[in-house]
Amino acid sequence: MDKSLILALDFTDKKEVFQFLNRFEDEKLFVKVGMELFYQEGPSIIYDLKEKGHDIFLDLKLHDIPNTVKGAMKGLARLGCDLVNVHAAGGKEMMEAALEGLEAGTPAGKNRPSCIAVTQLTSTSEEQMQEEQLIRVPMEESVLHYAALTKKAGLDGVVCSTFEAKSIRQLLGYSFLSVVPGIRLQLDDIQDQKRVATPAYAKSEGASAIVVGRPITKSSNPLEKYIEFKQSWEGAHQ
Ligand SMILES: O=C(O)c1cc(=O)[nH]c(=O)n1[C@@H]1O[C@H](COP(=O)(O)O)[C@@H](O)[C@H]1O
Repeated sequence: MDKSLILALDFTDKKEVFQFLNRFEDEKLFVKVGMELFYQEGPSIIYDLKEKGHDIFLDLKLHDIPNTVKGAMKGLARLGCDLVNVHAAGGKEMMEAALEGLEAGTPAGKNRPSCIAVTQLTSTSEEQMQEEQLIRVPMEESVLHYAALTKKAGLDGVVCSTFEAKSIRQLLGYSFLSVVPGIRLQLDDIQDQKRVATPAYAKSEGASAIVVGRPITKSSNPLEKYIEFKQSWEGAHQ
């Protein structure tokens, strides 16, 4: 991936987003638009961010019957985002339909957005997964199972935690993306995240990219904090 620190713009509206981004001046970022922002602002937020030259991960985590996901992805492909996602728990047929939709919706001469699948949310602990989802295997086994299924469906990679990134790379190869949220510096509050690591550790475990939100967006000095995260990531080896 070109830029490997993805900044989660979990804001309520466009005004807040652009006030926040003003601090970064002309830097071209890789930003993530999630449900909170997209459900308020709709496609126009994607067009506006694109116009400023940012790369965009549209994180709507689709999970529905294959036909519905295919139709939704066809529309999302037309927006011009770079990366989209689904839940791997929707199954192989649903993930294949997502790709078909993306291919059908991508305008001629443009690249299809990359598509990744969420394996187990980084806000889920192994204990919660076992008790609430009745998945009676270790977290790593569940994540690897979903990652292998995602690759079989032809998608480009997964969302996982730092703790599974190395095994995914060993099992599924270097070109299969592992996008890793749940990223914090040593003293940061982990909030609702459960499987958390530093940027440097995520990189050393083989993550392709990291996703960071609140530690930067809620900081009193977002630009300084962004640079700290970037330095931690860039200073580590894979
Ligand atoms: O798909 C995601 O981006 C995602 C998957 C996951 O397992 N965990 C996770 O935290 N995310 C997203 O990554 C971002 C993390 O935000 P912070 O916890 O504020 O750094 C949020 O926007 C989440 O929606």
